[in-house]
Amino acid sequence: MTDPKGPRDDRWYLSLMSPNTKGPKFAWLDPTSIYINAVAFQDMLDDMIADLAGVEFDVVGGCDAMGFVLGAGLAARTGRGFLPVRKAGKLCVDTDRVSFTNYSGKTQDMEMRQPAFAKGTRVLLADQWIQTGGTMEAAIQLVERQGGIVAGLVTIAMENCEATDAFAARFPVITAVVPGSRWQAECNGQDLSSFRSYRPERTFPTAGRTAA
Ligand SMILES: O=P(O)(O)OC[C@H]1O[C@H](OP(=O)(O)OP(=O)(O)O)[C@H](O)[C@@H]1O
Repeated sequence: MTDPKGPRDDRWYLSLMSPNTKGPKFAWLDPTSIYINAVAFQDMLDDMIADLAGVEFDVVGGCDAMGFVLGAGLAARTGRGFLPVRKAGKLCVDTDRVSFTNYSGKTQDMEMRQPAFAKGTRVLLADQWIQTGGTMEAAIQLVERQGGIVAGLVTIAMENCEATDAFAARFPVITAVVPGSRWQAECNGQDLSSFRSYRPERTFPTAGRTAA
């Protein structure tokens, strides 16, 4: 049967993302335009859920802060609970803590409540994008230190580097960006050609599906 949304590999919503207008102290990517727009967000979740076929998981873990949006969306759509992996100092319950360094070069701590699950629980980890892998590595360690099994990683874009290649070798990795696509090459170069044609009206909540 033909999918009414068209081919799963068109990933049209990636073209909604806004360029960084604030300079190198900020992240290069901002996927929030996808979250704002109903059609984009639902289409992206549909693609990710289709690609998750065969991945068994009991709960979705999401990285503070924006990984909560994707992680909670996936949890709600797949009927699972959601486990927040938080930047340190926020949780008022017993926690475990891991230090990490992200793309900004800043070292900080990530925390997860303890205990969060029984040993052997399969945790699907979500974050909005993975650049150096520092943030996701901290989340993986927190899950594994409690005896959890990382069932897979889900993210909009994962840049290719040694650390992320190692993730792909260890876990199923589901990305909105199709590996090997021109979107992947553009993410690796931290510059999307669609930035040049960015139009905020396309991202507004009720704007319809438009081609890349
Ligand atoms: O692979 P890495 O180099 O670790 O970078 C990726 C992480 O950085 C961004 O979050 P950020 O820490 O900027 O916080 P936010 O989610 O609150 O925007 C992004 O959402 C990932 O969590």
